[in-house]
Amino acid sequence: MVFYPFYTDYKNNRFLKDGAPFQFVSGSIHYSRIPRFYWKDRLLKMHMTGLNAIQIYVPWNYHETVQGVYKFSGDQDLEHFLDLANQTGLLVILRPGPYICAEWEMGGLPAWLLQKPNIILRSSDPDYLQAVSNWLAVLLPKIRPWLYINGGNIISVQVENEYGSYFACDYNYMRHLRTLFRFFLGEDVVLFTTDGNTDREMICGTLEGLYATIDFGTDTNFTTAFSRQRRFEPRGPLVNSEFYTGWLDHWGDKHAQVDTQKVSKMLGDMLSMGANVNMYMFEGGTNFGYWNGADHDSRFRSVVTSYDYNAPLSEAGDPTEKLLAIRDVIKRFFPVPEGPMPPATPKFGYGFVNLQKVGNISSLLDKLSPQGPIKSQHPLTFEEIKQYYGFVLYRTKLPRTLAEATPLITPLNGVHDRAYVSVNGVYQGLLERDITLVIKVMGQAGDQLDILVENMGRVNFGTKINDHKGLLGNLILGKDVLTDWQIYPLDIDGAIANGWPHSGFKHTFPSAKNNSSAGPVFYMGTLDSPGLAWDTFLKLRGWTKGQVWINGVNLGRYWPVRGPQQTLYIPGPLLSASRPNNITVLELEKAPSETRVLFMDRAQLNSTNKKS
Ligand SMILES: CCCC/N=C1\SC[C@@H]2[C@H](O)[C@H](O)[C@@H](O)CN12
Repeated sequence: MVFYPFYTDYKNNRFLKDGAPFQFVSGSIHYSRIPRFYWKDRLLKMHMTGLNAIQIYVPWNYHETVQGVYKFSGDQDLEHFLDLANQTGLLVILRPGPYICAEWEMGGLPAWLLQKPNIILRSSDPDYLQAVSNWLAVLLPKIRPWLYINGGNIISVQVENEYGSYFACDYNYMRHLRTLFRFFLGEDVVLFTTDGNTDREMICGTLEGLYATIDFGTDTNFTTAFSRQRRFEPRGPLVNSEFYTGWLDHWGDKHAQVDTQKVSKMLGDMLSMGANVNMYMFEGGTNFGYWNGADHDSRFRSVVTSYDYNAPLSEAGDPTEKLLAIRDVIKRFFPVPEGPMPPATPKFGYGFVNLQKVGNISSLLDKLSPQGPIKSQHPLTFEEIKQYYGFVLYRTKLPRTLAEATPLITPLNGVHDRAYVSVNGVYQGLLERDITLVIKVMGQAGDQLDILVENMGRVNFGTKINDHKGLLGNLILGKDVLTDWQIYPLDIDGAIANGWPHSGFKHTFPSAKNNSSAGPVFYMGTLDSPGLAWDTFLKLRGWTKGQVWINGVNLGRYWPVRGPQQTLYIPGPLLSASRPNNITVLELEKAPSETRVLFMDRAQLNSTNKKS
């Protein structure tokens, strides 16, 4: 009898690995949400929990942020991550998409796809399929040597992601993907799909030749769910590809928590019936930079910076009670490695650091937009000017004197996502997608109208993933359509990575009349460590909303007035134990009178109280 290294034994409803029955107990971990230096730490804790596999996504936009420019080194070094997993005795369930959802920016799809007007994402749209084929022709050959059947540790590969939940239900698209995956990975690797627990999802998301699996959490009757899987796979192993151990947070939500007892009880029940289970998430990590996604059901809701997910390993990689309970369950079915669970990494509260004003964006354009503005009669989107993330400044002149407060309107809800409005550097207020479509401004004819637009993360699920950013249409001021725009792409991250504002720049804060603490203003400071570089958590009590960089690394967004997240996680190795640590804050709305921040030794992720 020929033993394939890893395959689906339909006769006995199980997987076989090296000829022996195999049941996976796996956990999701996202390497794109954990700095490289902590990958081994997290993987070792997952191994010590008794997991025999991990499940990972490959975010296309993380590796091809700019079309045709591929990144597979440093924090993008996928093969190094696979190797560390292999060294740690962990098999891998790979989910390369090309769409991945994951509360990740545009579900992992690169924003440059939107430069094709009216492209139909996740379909057999020729422009989309061409881009997908080009990407997979780069990625999948890198994956092939890592397949278990070729001596590596990847036991199975998912095609697309919950495709059945998408409106298109385009079988030709899924057939195209199946052809590409088979062409590059061979005929013997186990390919599968994952869909939600409804008939429509399983009908539109599954395809012959791809093993159909299902996902559900503790609020679902697992017998019912697995019987639905059986209707699509009458033979073969039972698989829950995403057993939700927790859930995600949007800004303004109450912090999501899933009961440990429910998780461990249902895990035990599923394992005892021989099902294969992957826990989503096991280690969530952080949406550093601008990588968070968003949802758009009744309205646009951006996902917070922390992807703690109330998971068994915390955002900072600390083992939780939930992990210990899960390990106790796993012990009933599998051998769990002997020895202690690796401890939480040390945390330190460095205390308060005072910050000083650097300047508002309109006074710093020489640094932040050195190539100068793009001139256009009407506003252009982020994608049209080929800037995909972060912030763009839109500038024009008031066409007439506004002796009284006059409405500034986005008639088609065209601000994506937040616009901070100033006249001659004086902050007037903000327009917010789906929430605030008009504000009032005043000024003289010819005054400078500055509108800073923030991309809060592209929608990652549902019909609105074609999520263009910027000013998507004209703005109307009183009875005038505003025209003659100067549009400044802002490379804030590039300027900060090159040392601004800490090294060598003279800070010229504009005249006193602009010395308001309202509106988009940069602040800077330095943290002097007492000789250690330990994990810490940054709390911006009294600040409103903005972005933080430390030693040139973009830590993500803060928004304490919305919550529930109140602190930003700072991995210790980003800090220097001996040199000053450069802090840069972009406060978008209003800073406190005392402009200081606090480095704490613990996270605060569950407080929507503005005073917290
Ligand atoms: C009711 C909406 C279901 C959308 N699916 C979700 S929300 C959290 C998780 C992650 O996004 C994951 O990437 C999805 O596959 C499944 N899922």
